[in-house]
Amino acid sequence: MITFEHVTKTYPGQKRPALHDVSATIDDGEFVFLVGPSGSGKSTFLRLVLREYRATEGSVVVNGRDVGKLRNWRIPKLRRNVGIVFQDFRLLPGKTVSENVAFTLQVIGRPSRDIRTLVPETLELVGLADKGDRLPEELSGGEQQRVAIARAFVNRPGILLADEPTGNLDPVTSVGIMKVFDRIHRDGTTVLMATHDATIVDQMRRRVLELHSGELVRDQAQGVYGYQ
Ligand SMILES: Nc1ncnc2c1ncn2[C@@H]1O[C@H](COP(=O)(O)OP(=O)(O)OP(=O)(O)O)[C@@H](O)[C@H]1O
Repeated sequence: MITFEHVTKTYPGQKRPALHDVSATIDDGEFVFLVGPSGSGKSTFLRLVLREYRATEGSVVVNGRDVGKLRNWRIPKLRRNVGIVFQDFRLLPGKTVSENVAFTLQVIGRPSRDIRTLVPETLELVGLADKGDRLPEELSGGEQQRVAIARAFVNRPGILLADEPTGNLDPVTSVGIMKVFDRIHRDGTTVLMATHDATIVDQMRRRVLELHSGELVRDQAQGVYGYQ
């Protein structure tokens, strides 16, 4: 569960807050779109969940813990349970697809027998069972995004965040990527996705949180994109 209680975030040196008095609860297993114009605070919202930043006021509670109060040594444990996918994939260029996905598990010290089963299982889940030996540069944008999803999900986090995951992809490829997120969500994972992709939001009809200038202006079940 993710709970924002009266969260305000003002970046150092800025007068206007990036988020202002935002309160919302996202239950386990929900699929939520975060929409709003450029600069409205969507990425800031995601970064607060990951404790990349702390709220200036209010609290962000993730799985029962106030992440603003976490000691630094506990942050890796939080991030093990919160995967993230970005618009620009961010894969390691010199490593194969399998190595990119395995890397997440190696960093947290998972034994190699787990890695040997989890990596192919996860590549299969994202539709890349036969591409494990390729390098990222040998893949299409959509395939690279599937690798990034596999890397974020290989440790089976309870929460998967995505920051404009279809922003670099054409509409047909984007639909394929959304099917992967949908599959992961149907297996019980909470998905929170910031997006500018009106078509996808309107097609999927999930809960929509809309931000404008840092304020939460809409929280709609089975919502639509809803603004220009
Ligand atoms: N590290 C930072 N330092 C100072 N200001 C920042 C920082 N990061 C974001 N901001 C400001 O905070 C506000 C919200 O930015 P944020 O990136 O959260 O918006 P966004 O909705 O994700 O935008 P986009 O859709 O363009 O990605 C903007 O005014 C932005 O300029």
